Amino acid sequence: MKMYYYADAKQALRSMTDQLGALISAIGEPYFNLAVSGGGTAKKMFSLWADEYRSLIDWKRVRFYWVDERCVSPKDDESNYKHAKDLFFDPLKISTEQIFRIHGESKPYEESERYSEVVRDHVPPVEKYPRFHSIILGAGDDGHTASIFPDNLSLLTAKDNYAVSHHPLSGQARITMTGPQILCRCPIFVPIFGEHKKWIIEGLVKGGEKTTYIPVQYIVRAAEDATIFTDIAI
Ligand SMILES: O=C1O[C@H](COP(=O)(O)O)[C@@H](O)[C@H](O)[C@H]1O
Repeated sequence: MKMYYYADAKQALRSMTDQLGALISAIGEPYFNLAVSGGGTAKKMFSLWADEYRSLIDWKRVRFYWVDERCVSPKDDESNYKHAKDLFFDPLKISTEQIFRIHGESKPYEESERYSEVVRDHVPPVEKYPRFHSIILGAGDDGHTASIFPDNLSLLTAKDNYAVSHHPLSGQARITMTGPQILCRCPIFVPIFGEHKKWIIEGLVKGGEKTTYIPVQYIVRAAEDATIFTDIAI
């Protein structure tokens, strides 16, 4: 695990995006398969990409997939896809052919199967799982990553690429990438911002017993190539 500290979230996201841009330029393949997350951190990231990275990255080569989605309509303010669309895809006129969204409006179990297949069809595998060129994760206030919450750690080792989960408080259904699919041997970027997430950064730095890991800690420690970008000094 690598961890880089910055004075604020914007500087951290710039550094992360510079690294992403370098990866996109470096691959000798026509498409760059990128899986993105949702939530407040992703909103900041998409705004920054639209404001500052419009012409700095060859976005035409990027295919966008999702790490997780809330089971709501794509027009709902809770939709992870909607944030990306409003803040980034629409302003940059990203072609719909590059966008592989999770259908939050469909029946959750059917959709997790359909989307697993979409990813298997488009993202070439390494061993058993499709290997994205990069995955951008987030870390929720409770230590969840993707939509793998601390009350459902079995998703960290579930066999399917994507599965259904539920938010522990609201019960909202989600579709989430599972642990083995996240750990598919690609570079993983994890932006984590705000003092309220200091306990997560502390946990990542200190380590501890595997049995007490929260989801984001489990993933970051198990990943071959995970980089944290943070504004949280410890
Ligand atoms: O629910 C979600 O939350 C996490 C973290 O979001 P943030 O608002 O704390 O930045 C996010 O990674 C995930 O994709 C999203 O569905």
